Amino acid sequence: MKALKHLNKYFYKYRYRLIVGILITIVAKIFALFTPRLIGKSINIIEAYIEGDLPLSLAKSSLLTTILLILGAAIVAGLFTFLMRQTIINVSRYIEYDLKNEVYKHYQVLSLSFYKANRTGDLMNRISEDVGKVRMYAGPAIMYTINTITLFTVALTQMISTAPELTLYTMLPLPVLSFVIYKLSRLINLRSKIVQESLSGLSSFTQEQFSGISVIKSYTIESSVNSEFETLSSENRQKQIDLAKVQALFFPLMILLIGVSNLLVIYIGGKQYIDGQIENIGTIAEFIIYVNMLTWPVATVGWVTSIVQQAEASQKRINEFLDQEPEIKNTVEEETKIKGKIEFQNVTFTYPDTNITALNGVSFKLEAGEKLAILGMTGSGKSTILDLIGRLYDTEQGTIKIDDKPITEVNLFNLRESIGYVPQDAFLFSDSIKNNIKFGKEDATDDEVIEAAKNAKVHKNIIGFKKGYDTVLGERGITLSGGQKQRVSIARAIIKSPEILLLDDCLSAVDTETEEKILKNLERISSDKTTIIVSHRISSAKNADKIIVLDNGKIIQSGTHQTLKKTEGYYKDLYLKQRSEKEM
Ligand SMILES: Nc1ncnc2c1ncn2[C@@H]1O[C@H](COP(=O)(O)OP(=O)(O)OP(=O)(O)O)[C@@H](O)[C@H]1O
Repeated sequence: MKALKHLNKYFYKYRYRLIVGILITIVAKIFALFTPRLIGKSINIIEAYIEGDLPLSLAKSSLLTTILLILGAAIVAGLFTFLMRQTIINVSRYIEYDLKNEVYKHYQVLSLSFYKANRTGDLMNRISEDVGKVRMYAGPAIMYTINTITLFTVALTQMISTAPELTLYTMLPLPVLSFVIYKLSRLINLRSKIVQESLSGLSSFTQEQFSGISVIKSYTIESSVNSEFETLSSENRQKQIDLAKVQALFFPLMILLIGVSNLLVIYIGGKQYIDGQIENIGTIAEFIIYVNMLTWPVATVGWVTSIVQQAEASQKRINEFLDQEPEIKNTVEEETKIKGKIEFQNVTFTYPDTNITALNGVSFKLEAGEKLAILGMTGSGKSTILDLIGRLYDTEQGTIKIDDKPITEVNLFNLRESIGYVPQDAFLFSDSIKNNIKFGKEDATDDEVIEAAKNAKVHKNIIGFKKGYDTVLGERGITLSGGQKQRVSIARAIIKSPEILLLDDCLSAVDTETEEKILKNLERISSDKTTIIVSHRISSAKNADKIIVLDNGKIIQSGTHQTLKKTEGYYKDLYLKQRSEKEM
C-alpha cells in the first residue's frame, strides 16, 4: 500500500464527496437489510394464521403492511444504491482524470533522454491502463469494502440476535468462498494481463504494417505478412480461450458455494426448528436471504484484495515515472531577452544512451543576426549542434553561450520561445494545414499564416487543395509530398519570427529552384535574425556569413564560400561535384 499513498492527496481533495458517499452506502445497505427481516415476519404471519393464532382479516392487513414496508425499503435502498455509485464511483473518475493529467503534465517536462529510454507503448500504458487499475482502487474497491463492512455488521448483529448457532453454521462456507474468489481473481487478472499483452502486440504489429503498407505492397510480401498476422492472431485466440475458461468458473463457483450455504441453513435450521430451538419458521427464510445477500460481499473481499494488489503494482509503475526529475531544468526565474548571439567553446558531447561522442571540441562564434551554414558527412554531428542550442541536451564538457551567458543561465522557456526550429523529419500533426502552421504562433491571424506559407513557397500548393488551408492532414501528413511537408514545417518556424532560426537539412526534398526562392525569402524576412542552416548542398550554404564543415564531431574546415571553395578539402570537393552536376 506504500505506492498507493500517492492518492491520499486526491482523497483529501474529494473528502466531502467521499464522506457523503460512505454515508449513503451505509444507509443503502441498512435499508437493503430490512428485507430479510420483513420476509421472515411475513412467513411468521402466515404460520400464525395456519396454526389458528391469527384471524384472517388481521393476517391479511399485517401481510399488506409488511409487503408495503418491503417495497418501501427496496425503493429507498435502490435510490441510495444509485446515489452511492453516483458519489463514490464519480470520485474515482475525478481521481482518474486528475492522475492522468498529473502523469501527462510530468511527461511534458521530462527531457528527451527520458523518451529515448522508455518505449512509447510503455508511456501510453501507464497513462491509460495503469491509471485505470488505480481507479478501481479509488472507487469500486472502496465502495465494495464499505458495502461489505456495513452488510456484515448489520446482518450479523441481526442474525446472532435471532439464532446464534445457525449463524455460525451459515457463515462457515463464506471464508472458503472469499479465498476461492481471491485465488480465481488473481488467475483471471494474470490471464487478462497475458491477453492484454498479446492484444497490444497484435495492434503494434498491424499499426506498423499499415504505416509501411507501401513497402509491403512494393515488395509483394502481403502473404508472409498475412501469415504472421494469423500466427499472432491464433496465439491471441488461445489466450482468450484460456481466460474465458477461468472466467467461466467464477459464477458457477459462487452459485455452488451459495447452494452449500443454503443447504446448511435449510438442514440445520430445519433440524433446530423441529427440535424447538428456533421458534419461527420465518427465521429460516430470513437466513436464506441473508446468506444470498452476504455471498456477493464476501466474494468481493477476495476480489477487492486482488484489485488493491493490482492497483498497488500499477501505482508503483506510475510513481517510477513521476519520481523522475527532468534532466534539463530551468533555473532562471526572471525573463531573459534573447538577442541571438551564439558561441560554442570547445564543446564535446556524448549521447548518454548510446555513448556516441557526437561532438568533439567544437568551437565557433556567431553574432546576433549572422548566418551560419553547417556541412559534413551524415552522422558527423550537425543536428547535435542544433539540439544543444535548443537545450534538448546539456553538455558536460565545454561551454555554450547565448548572448555571452552560459546557456544554463538563460531562462529555458525564453530560449526555446526565441527559436524557430525546422527538424530534419518534418512532423505534422493530424490537423488542418492552418493549425499546423499556427502551431508556431497560436494567436496568428489568417493573413500571417498565408504570409508565412508564401515565404516558405508552399502557399500555391495549399490553395491548390480543395479545402485550402483547412485541408486536414493524415496521421503523419501523408497527403502532402515530402517537399510540401518540409515547407509547411518552415512556415511554422518563421511565423513566430524567432530570434534564432535553426534549419536542419529542411530543404533536402525541395528542388534547387524552389530552394533558391525560399532562401531569398528567408534572407529578406530574417535578415536581423541568427540563422543556422544544416545542409548537404553548397547552394544552401554559399550565402552564409560563416560556414563550418564537420567530420566525426570535429570542425575540419571553416570560413566563407569564397575562401572555402578555393581551399583543398571537403567543401571544395563538394562544390566542384555539385557544380558539375548542375552543368550536366
Ligand atoms: N538522440 C540520439 N541518441 C543517441 N545517439 C544519437 C542521437 N542522435 C544522434 N546520435 C548519434 O550521434 C552522431 C551524430 O548524429 P547527428 O544526427 O548529429 O549527425 P548529422 O551530422 O546531423 O547527420 P545527418 O546528416 O545524417 O543528419 C551519430 O553517430 C548518431 O548516431
